[in-house]
Amino acid sequence: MGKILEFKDVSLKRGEKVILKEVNWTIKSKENWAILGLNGAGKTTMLKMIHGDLWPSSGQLEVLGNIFGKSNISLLRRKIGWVSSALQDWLHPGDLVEQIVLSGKFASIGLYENYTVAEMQEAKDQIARLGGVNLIGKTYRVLSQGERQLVLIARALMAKPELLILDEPCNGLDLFARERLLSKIATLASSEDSPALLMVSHYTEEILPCFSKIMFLKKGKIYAAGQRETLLTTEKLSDFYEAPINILMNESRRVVVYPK
Ligand SMILES: Nc1ncnc2c1ncn2[C@@H]1O[C@H](COP(=O)(O)OP(=O)(O)OP(=O)(O)O)[C@@H](O)[C@H]1O
Repeated sequence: MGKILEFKDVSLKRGEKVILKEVNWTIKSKENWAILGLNGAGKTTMLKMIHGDLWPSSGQLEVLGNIFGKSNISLLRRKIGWVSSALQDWLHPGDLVEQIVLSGKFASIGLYENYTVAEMQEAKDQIARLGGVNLIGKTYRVLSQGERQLVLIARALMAKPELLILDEPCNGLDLFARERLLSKIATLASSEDSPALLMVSHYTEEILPCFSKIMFLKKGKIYAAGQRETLLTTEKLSDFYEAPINILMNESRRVVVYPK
């Protein structure tokens, strides 16, 4: 089985501060991972490294066959989709949904490239495939937070990425919008041509079974990494958080109760 990325003894320092410490981690093809970690654990730093925005101070990082320092980072970035609410600040709120989705094909903000009728149709098909056909023709400005996240996912998929990073995709969503978005993510994950998914979340209930692998990141170090079923337990999470939590579970979901 091929691999999507591999961290080998990767550390990142800023002055005296060690932000990531000797990280060893591999994502294999067809694996979907979720990362859990408290504020300041180093999650965003890891994502930025994967995207080539930050380089290791030591160790080696390979992403989609590219070893950092030895390959063209801008070509690599085109193979990585990135969905985060921070991206929303960069978009032009007056653009139409389909224009924003299409801009993902050109890795641009705003639609300045010449495009064909077929490419515009592809953008509309992409948002429709995610269940957002009703959004076509609307301006981004009027969309709800959940609809915006869906548009960002469709935009990222236009570049046919091999890896899709979902950075706290459910931020700011109400209960039902969150469920709708999660079910779209699960449908994407089950499709044949899905990219590998890497999601950061603060809430275990958002880690659906399609995220069969989980990493716990704590103070810049990997505390545990492995199967979802093994790690999302009361015992493992109490150790990780150093707090008396309890996990409620049904067939597919795990919810933390604190204090228990
Ligand atoms: N350029 C920098 N210089 C010094 N410290 C930094 C720098 N960038 C990040 N840090 C520190 O590294 C730690 C990890 O930050 P990071 O943003 O990766 O955490 P996070 O897990 O994404 O947190 P959150 O859940 O709050 O988004 C934090 O303590 C942060 O203050």
